[in-house]
Amino acid sequence: KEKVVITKDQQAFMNVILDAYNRHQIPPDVAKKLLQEQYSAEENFLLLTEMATSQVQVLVEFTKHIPGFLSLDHEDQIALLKGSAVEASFLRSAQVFSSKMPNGHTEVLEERIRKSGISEEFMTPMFNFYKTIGELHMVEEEQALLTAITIMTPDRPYVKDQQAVERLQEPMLDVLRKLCALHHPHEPQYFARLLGRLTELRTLNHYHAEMLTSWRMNDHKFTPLLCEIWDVQ
Ligand SMILES: O=C(NC1CCCCC1)[C@H](C1CCCCC1)n1c(-c2ccc(-c3nnn[nH]3)cc2)nc2ccccc21
Repeated sequence: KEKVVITKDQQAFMNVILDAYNRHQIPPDVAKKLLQEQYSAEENFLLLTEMATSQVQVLVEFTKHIPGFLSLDHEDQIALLKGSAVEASFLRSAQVFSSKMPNGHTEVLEERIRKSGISEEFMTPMFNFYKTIGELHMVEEEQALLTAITIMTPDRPYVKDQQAVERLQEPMLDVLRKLCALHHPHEPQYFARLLGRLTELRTLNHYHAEMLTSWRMNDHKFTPLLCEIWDVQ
């Protein structure tokens, strides 16, 4: 059983990503707002678009700190952000959902989300994803790296130089694999389970456009930024 060693360079690389991830978190706590009271579908949809808009802005700031991202072709930078924004927001939602809350609060939050206005058919895949992310008990380094790896996915639509993106994603996968071995020594399959969540994320990505239009209300309004990123309106 070889000893897992994270090199000094990998430690420094990891700190850059973790520091950027921690500095770029959404200010208003959506969970706290949701636990306060039940809102109407219209109010919830507005809350979602506000949260998603600020999350995209935060995601751009975080991405700029991923080593090598700014040296990519500019159009590829946009393609990576556009291609990963929905997945990053579901990953963030999952982390919010599975964050430690006082007893019974997670159940109230789940109830509020179930009644928020999203149509029933998407509840199962969405909560399956949230619960399987929660069961992983990721440390914050793993959360930060998983988000960075999701952004740095070479096969997004319209990416021209996929090799350049692979070269940036590989060192992050190497560090993540070592971190998983270090933080979860008794779960040799943990790294594979973590990457399996990225596959699950892609299916949520696939549902997203349908989910948006299925909210039980008419006249879904979006911000200009979300029109760009979500390909709506
Ligand atoms: O605000 C939210 N998510 C933000 C969290 C931070 C990153 C950016 C997204 C929404 C709440 C909105 C108000 C009504 C309840 C859900 N949210 C979601 C979520 C996400 C997408 C759709 C959806 N619908 N159509 N397309 N995407 C629906 C719900 N899951 C969450 C789990 C924990 C906490 C909040 C959660």
